Amino acid sequence: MNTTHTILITGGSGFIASRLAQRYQQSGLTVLAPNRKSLDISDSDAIRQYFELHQPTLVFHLAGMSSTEGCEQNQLLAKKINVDATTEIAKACKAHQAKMVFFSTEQVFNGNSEAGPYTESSTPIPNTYYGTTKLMAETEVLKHCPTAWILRLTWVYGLPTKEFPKVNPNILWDSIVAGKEETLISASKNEYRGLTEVGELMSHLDHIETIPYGIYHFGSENNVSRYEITEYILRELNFDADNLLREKRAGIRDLRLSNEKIKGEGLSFRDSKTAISASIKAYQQQ
Ligand SMILES: NC(=O)C1=CN([C@@H]2O[C@H](COP(=O)(O)OP(=O)(O)OC[C@H]3O[C@@H](n4cnc5c(N)ncnc54)[C@H](OP(=O)(O)O)[C@@H]3O)[C@@H](O)[C@H]2O)C=CC1
Ligand SMILES: Cc1cn([C@H]2C[C@H](O)[C@@H](COP(=O)(O)OP(=O)(O)O[C@H]3O[C@@H](C)C(=O)[C@@H](O)[C@H]3O)O2)c(=O)[nH]c1=O
Repeated sequence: MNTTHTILITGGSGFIASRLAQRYQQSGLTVLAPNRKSLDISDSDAIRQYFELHQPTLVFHLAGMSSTEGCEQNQLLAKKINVDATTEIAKACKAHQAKMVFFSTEQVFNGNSEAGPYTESSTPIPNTYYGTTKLMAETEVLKHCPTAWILRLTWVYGLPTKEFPKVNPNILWDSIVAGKEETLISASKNEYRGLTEVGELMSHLDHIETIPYGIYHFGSENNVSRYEITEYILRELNFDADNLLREKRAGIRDLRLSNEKIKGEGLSFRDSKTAISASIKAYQQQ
């Protein structure tokens, strides 16, 4: 990472943003990571003033409404936060010659009927409002900011640490909790998507400036179902998978992303099982 940057990370208290801010602060970089109170991105004047005052040179735009259900229930707000605010940030980046990293999602493919893994050339067909807003935002970023990377993430997870004891719900942590508490966990044999460990995501973000601007599928590949992954996690932890795991009947949901394009730029993600085993080991050793 170029040490002369003034880095802005929006949504500073978020799961990924708070970890990224700490990572860069510890590396001695100049980092601004305003939470919603310090920079409410639904206020376009506030965005413009923030850029005027702080002159960021590299912006990781992570703030957003990230709950699929929340977006479905409050579509006006979802559009305001995920699309309109992203558009303002893209315009501000252009006005201040800042580079922008925008975080999109594999859910832009939630309505595609053909099987994954999808490439960056596949036409996305979102069928959730969350996915729709993210795809609209991608278009706005491409339109307004020529110096932008659009990264489609896939199911990012992390485990609690001393510094970050709270994690968003995720398949690994949810399985650990279910195993410890001996509660049943259900998972579909028809759901396929990559799982990306947050530390690996961040270490790849360090190299973002080495790759050309554009859209990238930025996450782990995974060719086994959510059921198989859950079973794998429970067995890795020596929990009783036969009794704890139930099959959830659900239609096919294939959100797998191909990461060939990013691999071509020298950044490769571990497959999901390998990363999960490493996370479990690190968690047990802390
Ligand atoms: N985690 C994942 O698996 C994936 C994440 N992404 C995207 O990556 C980004 C970060 O995800 P993640 O860290 O998991 O999500 P989080 O929900 O943890 O973080 C999003 C942050 O955005 C903040 N925010 C919401 N509205 C506003 C606002 N009006 N002004 C300022 N901040 C606001 C939230 O603040 P508050 O805490 O106050 O609510 C929250 O801290 C999101 O854009 C998400 O869509 C994409 C694909 C996968
Ligand atoms: C939308 C949807 C959800 N579900 C189920 C799966 C899961 O148990 C639950 C919630 O799934 P979701 O995919 O909506 O949400 P979630 O599992 O929390 O994951 C998402 O996190 C955010 C931040 C992202 O950006 C996404 O990329 C995605 O990884 O609903 C389906 O079975 N089919 C569907 O079409």
